Formats: sequence, C-alpha cells, structure tokens
Amino acid sequence: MTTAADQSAADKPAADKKETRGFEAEVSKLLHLMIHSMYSNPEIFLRELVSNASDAADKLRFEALSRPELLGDDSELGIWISVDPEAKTLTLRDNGIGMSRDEVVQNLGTIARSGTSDFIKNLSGDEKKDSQLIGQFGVGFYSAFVAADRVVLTTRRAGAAATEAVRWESEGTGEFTVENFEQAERGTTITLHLRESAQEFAEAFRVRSIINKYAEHIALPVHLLQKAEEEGEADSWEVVNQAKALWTRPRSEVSDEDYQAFYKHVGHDFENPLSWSHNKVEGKLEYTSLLFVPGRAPFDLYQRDGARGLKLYVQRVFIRDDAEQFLPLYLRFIKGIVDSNDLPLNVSRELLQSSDIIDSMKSALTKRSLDMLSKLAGDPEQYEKFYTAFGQVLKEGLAEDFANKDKIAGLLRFASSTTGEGKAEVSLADYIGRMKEAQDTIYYVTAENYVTAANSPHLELFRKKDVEVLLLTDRIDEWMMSYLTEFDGKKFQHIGKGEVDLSAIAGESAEPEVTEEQSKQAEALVERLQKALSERVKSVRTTTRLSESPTCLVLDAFDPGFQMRQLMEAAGQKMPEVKPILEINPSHSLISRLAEEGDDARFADLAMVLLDQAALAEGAQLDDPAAYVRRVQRLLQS
Ligand SMILES: Nc1ncnc2c1ncn2[C@@H]1O[C@H](COP(=O)(O)OP(=O)(O)OP(=O)(O)O)[C@@H](O)[C@H]1O
Repeated sequence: MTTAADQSAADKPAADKKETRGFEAEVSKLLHLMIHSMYSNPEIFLRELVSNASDAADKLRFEALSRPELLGDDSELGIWISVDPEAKTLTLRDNGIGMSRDEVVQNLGTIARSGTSDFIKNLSGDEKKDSQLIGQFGVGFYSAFVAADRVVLTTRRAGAAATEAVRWESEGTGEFTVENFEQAERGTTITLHLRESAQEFAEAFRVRSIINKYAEHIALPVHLLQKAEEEGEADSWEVVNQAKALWTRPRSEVSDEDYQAFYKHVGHDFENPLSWSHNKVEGKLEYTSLLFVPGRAPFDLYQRDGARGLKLYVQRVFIRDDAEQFLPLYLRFIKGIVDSNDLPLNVSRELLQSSDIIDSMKSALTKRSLDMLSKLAGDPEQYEKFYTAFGQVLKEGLAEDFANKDKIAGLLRFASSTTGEGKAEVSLADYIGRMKEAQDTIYYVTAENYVTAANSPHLELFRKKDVEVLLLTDRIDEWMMSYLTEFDGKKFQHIGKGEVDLSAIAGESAEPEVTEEQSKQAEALVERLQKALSERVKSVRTTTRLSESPTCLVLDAFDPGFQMRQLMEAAGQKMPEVKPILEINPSHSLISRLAEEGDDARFADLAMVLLDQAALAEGAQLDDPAAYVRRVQRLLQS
C-alpha cells in the first residue's frame, strides 16, 4: 500500500487510473480521535464543509482577478445543500476553485498544514486527553466522517477540462480511492452517506436549522433544496442567509452568535472567542477590521512557522490567509480579518512588506488590539483565561514594541507576596495603588516557580515592613524586565539585586534592621568570610534585606540572574561567570557563632555551608552537592 505522503514521481500511476491509497498515518489517527471526540456534537461537520466551500469561492475570486476566464459563465458563486432521506445522504456542492487530482491526493490524504502533523504524531495516546486537544486545530474536511461512513467527493478545478475532474471516495477507515471523472461544472460536490446514528442529517428541517446557525456569517449565498409540496411541482432552491460579508454589516445588525460563528470560521476554532472588536475606519485610509481574542492557545503558538496573521481582503475580495504584516509578532494570537479599500487588488508580497499604508494600518490595528485587551481586563475571569493562554506572548511585546510599552506593561499580571496565591492577578496599577506612602519603587523578584519566589529570603524584610513584592516566575520574566525600567513614573527593582533601602518606607524613626554598631562589629567577620569564600563570591557584606535567615545571595544591579542565564544558554550563548555577593545577617545566632569560631577549618566549613544554603534557599542547584553534604556531616560530627 502506498501512502499518500510517500508517493514519488517514479511510481506515479497513469493519471486516469483508479487508485486505492492509504491515508497518511496521522490522518487515520485524527479520524479515529475525531469520531470519538465529536460524537456529542456531530453537526460541526456542516460548519466545516460550509467553511471550506466559502474558502474555495474566495480562492476562485482571487485567481479570477488575473484570469477572469476562470469564472466562465458560472460567475454566481454559491453553496447548494440537499438531503435525500431515502438514500440517507446529504450533498453539498460549491462552484468554487475545485481541486486537481494532485491536490485531492494532497489535501484529502495527508494533513497538509505544517506543524499539525507533528502535533498529532506526538499525541499522548490517552484518548480522553487527546480528544480535548483535537479542538485546538481545525478538524476540517475529515469531520465529515463523524456523520458519514462513506464520503464521495467529485471536483473539477477552475480552468480544467470536464474530463479532468476527479472522484474521491473513502469510508474513513484507512484508505481512499481516486479516479478521473467527467463533470460538467466547476467546483466540488461532497456526498455524505450517513451513519445510522446520524440519520437526522438527512432531514431537511434539521439541516435547515443547523445551516441557519452556521451560514449567516458566510458571504456566499447558501441554497437549500426545497422539496415540492405538491406533486407535479418542481423542487426549488431557497437562499437561507444574507450572503453579505459579515464585516461590511453595521455592528448593530450583527448578533453575538454571528460574530462567534464567524470567528470559528476564520480562527479554525471550536470554542467562542473571549472578545472581538469590529471597526470601520474612514478618512485618509479606509479599511474595516474585525479582530478576535481566542480563548486558548493554538498548538503552534511558539512554532516559528506557526499560523499567524489576519485574513486579508481588498475591497471584499479575499487576497490571502495569514497576512502577518498587520500585527506585530507578540500579537500573533489575534485572529480576524482586515479589508482594505486602499491596497490594490494585485497587492504583492513586496508591497505588503514595505508600504506606508501597511505601516499605518499595523500601528492602528496594534492599538486596537491592545485596547480590546484593556477592555477585556475589566472582566477578571475572562481576562484570566486570556492571560493564562497568551500572557507570555504578550510579554515579548515589551522588547518588540517600544511605542506601546506602557500599554503592554499595563496589561501584565503578576503573582504577589501579599495576595498569597500563585495566580498572576496583580496589575502594575494595582501595585502602585497599594504602595506605601514613601515608596517610589516597584519591587519584584524572579524565581523558577511560585513557591521558591514566595519563600525567598530576599523577601524577609519586605514582609516584615509589609511592602508588596511581585513574584515573577515565567522563564522569560528576567529578560522581559530588562526592557521594563519604569511604569507610571515608578522605577523597578529586583530585590535580589543591588542594595535595597527600605528605610524611607519604614519611617524616619524606625529602628534599622541592622544597626550601624552591629555592622561595625561584623566588619572583622566580613573580612574573614571574604577570605574564606573568595573563590566563590564577589564580596561579602552585612545585609539590607534579611530579618530571619542568616545569609542570602544577591547580585549586582546589572548582573544577569539565573533565569536570564538559562535563557541565553538555551539560545546557545555562553555567559561569563558572575559571582554573587553574600549578605550576612549579624542579628542571626548562626552568624554570631561564626564570628566566635576559633578553629579555621571549622570556620571554612561553616562559611561554605551558609553560602550553599543561601543558594538552595533561592532555588538554585549546587555545583557540588556532595561537598556540601560532606561539610554538613563534618559539622554534625564535631
Ligand atoms: N470545497 C472545497 N473546494 C476546494 N478545495 C477544498 C474544499 N474542501 C477542502 N478543500 C481543500 O482541502 C484542504 C484541506 O481541507 P481541510 O478542511 O481539511 O483543512 P483546511 O480547510 O485547510 O483547514 P481547517 O482544518 O481549519 O478546516 C483545504 O485547505 C483546501 O485546499
């Protein structure tokens, strides 16, 4: 059995021969999963097929811009749906672009979209889990098998001869056949032989109610066959939708359901979007945009070649999918369309890449998207969904989009030392609103996870003085913060870096945590420690931030921390070694004992142990854990 994927030129059969081929392995896997995951909602296949037919019409209109002859005398594009309860079939025809034999084999034998195939290959095998993932990418044509146990598709590509049409047939169980066929009209006809469990789709009234739901946003007329009521009368076709591009209609005339259905069509999603923004711009530039915020991340969000961008129309004519030029990369999760009146219909890739029109549209659409997100933030429950899915991507914006830095920063959410939960829910505005009277700095700490951050010894004094600290635990947070130095006139400080000074916040009269006298007394100890630890630390000093722990490690204000180091090393950049600074807390009994230690060997062991413990407390891994264990054992025994 040849699979569709590994066909080579050498074994290509004569074009008109009937061939039986095997689906690519991933298609079989997808089909199997789909049938299991969609049984409770089988009608979705109709949405998918109508969506494909609409895309086929879009593609034909686009090709006809340069080759008008493709339309011939069949220029009224549409979709025709009929049912036959006796034959137990449902048939859907379109007069769109159609497919050649090669295209049929490629599109309906493999999973063409890049990334999808790998995604399916890597599914866990746990049917329940995998079924939920299926909704993350469009199930498309193959969903027909949820309702049908045999699907026959005939198609003739625009511009091809009637004898070059193709017939494809499959029972969805691993194989399909393709053969040449003769078809008078251009376009694609799909006949579903319905499963016993899906007989409802052979009932005209049932199909009508579903189509009413799924067709209103489609810009193409959808016709349903009306059976003649009286004998002798002919059957007739009835158009069931407005057949007007949804974005051209005034907002007040578009229902939420229509927006949601349209999103599912353009966003290849099963679920409703969290929010949308529909705008018509008039003036120097004229365009309409309809942007959506999805509720969950697609599987290819972090893939370099992942699907992104908007669907581009020029004067209502579809031009291309995935036009990336209208939004910055950090807003790649936004789905939708943009329809321009200013761009030429034959807009080229080059023009899209550099043009004043595109630049100003991009900056306006970026603002629009950010405004839509600010608005969404007014609903914390919905915003949390958004932030969980896309918060990390949004953070990239601080590095990418200088002009909108403040807006982006305003959209970020963080866990905090005062909310007591790991949820990222505190905004910078919330933080500023709760700042102490004399506080002029936004404090934060980065760590590998919430527990490490929340228990970091760096927080001790902040806790004691009731000063809030943001806890940043995404792996890109430290990198991100290198781009965020100010918000609303307030500086940021990483509490594990540089010197910390809370004296102003505590009030003039408050006792300092470490008195000058204690510092002075500790001077000799500091010197002794510096000598003992010179290989491993940059310096030793008395603390400005501890109140309970004996020691902690801090970095100089501009030294890269642990996260940054990991990030850079993952990107293949070798980082120079940076030694930390050891801070000691002279009020701690262990430090007093250390100061009194007369035995140099014991002093060295104690010093090393306190240093390693400071590293452990902030979630770092020891370079030589065995040496640490040996030292502790020696100390325990002596
Ligand atoms: N009615 C049709 N007319 C012409 N081509 C079609 C038609 N239906 C499907 N195709 C082709 O088959 C391809 C695969 O369709 P399928 O529905 O599986 O995926 P898709 O439409 O690309 O994306 P999605 O999975 O989100 O639906 C389409 O990209 C298109 O090229």
